[in-house]
Amino acid sequence: MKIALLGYGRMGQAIEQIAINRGHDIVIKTSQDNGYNIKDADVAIDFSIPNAAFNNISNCLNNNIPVISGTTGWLDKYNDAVSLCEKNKGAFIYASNFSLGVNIFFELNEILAKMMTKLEDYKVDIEEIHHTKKLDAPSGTAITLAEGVIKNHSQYSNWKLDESAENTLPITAKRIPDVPGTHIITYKSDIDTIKIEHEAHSRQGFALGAVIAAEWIIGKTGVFTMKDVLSL
Ligand SMILES: NC(=O)C1=CN([C@@H]2O[C@H](COP(=O)(O)OP(=O)(O)OC[C@H]3O[C@@H](n4cnc5c(N)ncnc54)[C@H](O)[C@@H]3O)[C@@H](O)[C@H]2O)C=CC1
Ligand SMILES: O=C(O)C1=N[C@H](C(=O)O)C[C@H](O)C1
Repeated sequence: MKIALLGYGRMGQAIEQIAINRGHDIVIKTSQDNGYNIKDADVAIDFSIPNAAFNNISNCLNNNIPVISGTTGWLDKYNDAVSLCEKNKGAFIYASNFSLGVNIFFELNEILAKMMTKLEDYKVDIEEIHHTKKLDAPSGTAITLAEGVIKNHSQYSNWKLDESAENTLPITAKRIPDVPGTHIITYKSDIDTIKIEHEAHSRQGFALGAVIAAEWIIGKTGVFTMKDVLSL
């Protein structure tokens, strides 16, 4: 499979290693939005920056190249990407987190929220910890987790960063050098605390998941999620 890496930073480089080990060719690796022909690739993987992701994805969809995006912080334009994909009969996957472990954690989070919804004495909060080079806060993963709680728990209807109020699920974002990504969901009452936590030990899980998604999307048409890829 001929892969274009749109964004050749920490994640682009981790994906390159895994893709080569799985027998793929990297035909484009770029940290710019021009100077290459996307049609040289069978599939594109975008791990760039919030301001660039939508243009990169649009360029792929306008040239009929299936595209995987892991870039976070651009989701105000997600519905436009979905519409463009549908209009062009293209193929597109966005995931806030491509690791298998986190996608299992997403499911666990929803089950726990369902179990806790009637237990009014427990208050929920989400904490995410990432390296100091991260551009966005809260993390895309923390937003997906918050949406998973809100969908399943009657006490919460929205989330806010660093703010706790009635019906609002608070998210705290910490930045500590070299942390690849940790997410903790806490249910706390006067009596006890229940916590679930996912801690990434490296970027390998994110990168492997992105390559698996790229392998999976070839030949398909539509807008998909990692739940489709992993059959969860
Ligand atoms: N969904 C997931 O599983 C994961 C998502 N991420 C997200 O992926 C993104 C990238 O993360 P990192 O690789 O750690 O960041 P990074 O800062 O190391 O790499 C981003 C690269 O994109 C480049 N870039 C800037 N403008 C560009 C453009 N127009 N086209 C292509 N590339 C451009 C930058 O120069 C940089 O080299 C972030 O949004 C991060 O939150 C990170 C890890 C896992
Ligand atoms: O920027 C990162 O590094 C990460 N970003 C993603 C996010 O915002 O959730 C996924 C992962 O936690 C690492």
